[in-house]
Amino acid sequence: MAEVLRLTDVSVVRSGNVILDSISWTVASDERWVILGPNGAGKTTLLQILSANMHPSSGTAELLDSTLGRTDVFELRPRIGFASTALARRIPPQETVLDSVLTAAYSVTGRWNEEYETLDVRRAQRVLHEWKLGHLEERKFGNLSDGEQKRVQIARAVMTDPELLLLDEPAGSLDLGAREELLDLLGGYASAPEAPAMIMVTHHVEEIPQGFTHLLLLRNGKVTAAGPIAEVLTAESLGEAFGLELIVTADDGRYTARAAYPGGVERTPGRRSA
Ligand SMILES: Nc1ncnc2c1ncn2[C@@H]1O[C@H](COP(=O)(O)OP(=O)(O)OP(=O)(O)O)[C@@H](O)[C@H]1O
Repeated sequence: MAEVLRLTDVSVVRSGNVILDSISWTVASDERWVILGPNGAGKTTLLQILSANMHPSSGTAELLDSTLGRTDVFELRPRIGFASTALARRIPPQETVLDSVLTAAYSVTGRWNEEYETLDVRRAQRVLHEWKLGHLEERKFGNLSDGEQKRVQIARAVMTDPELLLLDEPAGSLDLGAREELLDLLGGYASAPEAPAMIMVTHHVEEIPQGFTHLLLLRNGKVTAAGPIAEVLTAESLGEAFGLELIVTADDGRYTARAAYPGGVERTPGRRSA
């Protein structure tokens, strides 16, 4: 399978803090990765590199067929779908659901004077239908529930048929029903052979959809484990990443984790200086 990304010794240093520390990692086009790690582990920073919004301080980041620092990021970014709450905040609340997705064709948020082809409109409608939003296309984005807004973010990210899809906490803040509905849709999408390579950041193993294949664990900017989920998602490796003794259970491709000794939480050590 083709490689969609290769990081070699990637580090990010900001204000003397090592935020990402010598990360080496490859992702193939048929892999669906989950990135898990505690608050401050460096997940958002890593997504900034993967979405070509940040360059490493050192090391090499190859995305699709380009190397960051030696390529025009404005050509690269449209090939990478990115769904995040931060991006969704830029969608005007008065925008219709259809336009919220359609405007991804021009990499803008907020419809202005752009001319969209019928082909684009049909594609946006098809994508909305796939993400169970077809009945809401005329509704205003700002009036949607959290679960619906999360699905619009993803629909927008897949509108341009990306080669790499990044999802930043897609199930964060959702209630149980909305979470399960989203995980079901994400799992179905991830299982389709024509789906792009996917990388999803989450804080919770309960939010890993079926159909995801690989897991990368981060702690203090370092990869503590990476590989197929069945091998990496153990109480030992998850416990090492979160600094806790854990009990992990797996059932039919879904996972749960809880502290082995509630209250006996080892605090994450302080960040190192560069
Ligand atoms: N520009 C910056 N200058 C200094 N420190 C920074 C900068 N950006 C991020 N950090 C620090 O780097 C660490 C990693 O941040 P990052 O947001 O990538 O972590 P995260 O894993 O996404 O955290 P969370 O799960 O809380 O969202 C944090 O301690 C953060 O305070």
